[in-house]
Amino acid sequence: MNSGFERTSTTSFSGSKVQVRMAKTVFVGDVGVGKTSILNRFCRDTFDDTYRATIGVDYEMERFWILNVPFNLQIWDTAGQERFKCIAASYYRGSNIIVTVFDASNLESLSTCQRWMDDAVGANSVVPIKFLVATKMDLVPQGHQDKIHQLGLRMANLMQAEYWPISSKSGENVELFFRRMAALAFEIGLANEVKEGLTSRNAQLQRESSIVHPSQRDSVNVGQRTSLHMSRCSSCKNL
Ligand SMILES: Nc1nc2c(ncn2[C@@H]2O[C@H](COP(=O)(O)OP(=O)(O)OP(=O)(O)O)[C@@H](O)[C@H]2O)c(=O)[nH]1
Repeated sequence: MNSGFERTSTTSFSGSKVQVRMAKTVFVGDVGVGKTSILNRFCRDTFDDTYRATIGVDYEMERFWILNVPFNLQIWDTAGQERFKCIAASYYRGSNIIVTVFDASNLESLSTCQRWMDDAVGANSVVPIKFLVATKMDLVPQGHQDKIHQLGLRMANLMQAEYWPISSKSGENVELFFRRMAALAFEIGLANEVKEGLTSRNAQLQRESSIVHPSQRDSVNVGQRTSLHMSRCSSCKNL
């Protein structure tokens, strides 16, 4: 079972080495919608008006501290250009979070979001956490922003995703959005870890309960109710 967390890197924490939990995030969406700019704003606090197409995929790693626990977001920025689709799609597997981005000043890019999301989700055996991001909000006139939110929310509902309007140029909501991603991934991953722990503990108890002392064999099968106490081997102490 997949807890949702990988633990590949270590960090020094209060003088001792601890393994750092990590979630994989993939950004998808049409060409030029602003995926790379979101990462540039968050990771480097920069913004560039010049468009440079992503070739295949780019990668960033960001460290968060949640309740004093280190947590890494591994972030994959994929190319929107059709010719890179195959390369980009090979990075969808094993995602904890999928972020589908559209350009709020070009609603054509909203119409393709469902397809981007479906493709990325389809590559995963466990459904990832889903976000729909409307970026370039600074280009949308004030009087038109409510309309964008309505359309964005409707699409997000269809996708069962969380909707976030942001601007990489002004920085609006960018930091909050990343904190939300990290917090949600951390919370869900931790809940899965607890569930996994309980499942393996139950399996262990079941295995232990199937160790039957010969003298107790007759007394163990009472219909469907197999008592842990009865079936425990008497030579196994402190279980
Ligand atoms: N005004 C404004 N322009 C933006 C914003 N975000 C991105 N842009 C511009 O939009 C263009 C495309 O941005 P990118 O971040 O490169 O788009 P992308 O989705 O990574 O593009 P691909 O790599 O081709 O998939 C660039 O010229 C950016 O400067 C924004 O929030 N506001």
